[in-house]
Amino acid sequence: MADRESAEPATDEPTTMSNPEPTTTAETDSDESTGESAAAAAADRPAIAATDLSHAFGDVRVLDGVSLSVAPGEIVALVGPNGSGKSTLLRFLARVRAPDEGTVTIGASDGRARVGYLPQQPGFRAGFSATDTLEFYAQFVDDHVDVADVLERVGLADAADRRVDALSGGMTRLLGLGRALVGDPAVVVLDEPASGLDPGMVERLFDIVSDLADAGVAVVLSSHNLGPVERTADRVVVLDGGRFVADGDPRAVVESVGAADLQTAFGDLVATEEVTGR
Ligand SMILES: Nc1ncnc2c1ncn2[C@@H]1O[C@H](COP(=O)(O)OP(=O)(O)OP(=O)(O)O)[C@@H](O)[C@H]1O
Repeated sequence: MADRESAEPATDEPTTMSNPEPTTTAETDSDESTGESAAAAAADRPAIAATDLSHAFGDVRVLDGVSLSVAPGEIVALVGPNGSGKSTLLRFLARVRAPDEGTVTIGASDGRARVGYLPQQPGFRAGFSATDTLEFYAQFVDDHVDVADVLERVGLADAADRRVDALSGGMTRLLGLGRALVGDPAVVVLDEPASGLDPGMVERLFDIVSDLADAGVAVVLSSHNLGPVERTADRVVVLDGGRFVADGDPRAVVESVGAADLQTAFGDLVATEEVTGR
């Protein structure tokens, strides 16, 4: 790579960030406890917990006191109509932006307090290759990063030397996913990771998500691909009107409204049929 300094990304949205706050839950739970009970408390601790988040953009109230706790190895899919606040909530979880009210605590039991974030529109500095780009981000984590392995995991091994401005829209998203995985984060927050991917890559994307969860990573993603969501997610959270209108195992959510599948249940659960104009 010619100049790492100038390879700074066009986007202002970071992908991984250390937890700037102490994991207060752990400190409280382990107070005067034995090593065994401290370990048990750590095992029960969520990888990420958002409590009573509320937010408004001017007069538009987007979130109204929502709370979400995600365990290590759990896949939570956030679904909702366009404009319902999914991206806003995910930005708060990734802590690239703070809500008006509420808290987000990140605290993996093994101390890997890092969040990987794929924004809805990942941006990269033109002129650099996919490998150069991930090597740039790899500088910011302590551990060695095998960039070739990351590219392989996200299906971009053959595009390793291609300039980022020559990648297709779907490939750019996959590179954004790769960027989110740099540094082995404990939590990954993925905003519409399947958007723009062909059907084969959608399946691959959800396989990657399953593999991450199997490795103990907590995954929170938004998606309009309700088929793969229903097959892959441990929990589906439906956001509408600033609140969660459903939260549970995909089958339970579907059965709660007597629907045949998540796609049909979605139509029954959300009040809005057009882009939210709140
Ligand atoms: N920076 C901002 N300034 C003002 N309004 C905003 C801003 N970001 C989002 N909004 C508004 O907040 C609401 C929620 O937007 P958000 O992008 O979170 O929705 P979403 O559920 O992710 O939508 P989509 O499915 O279309 O991506 C929308 O009404 C949007 O116009």
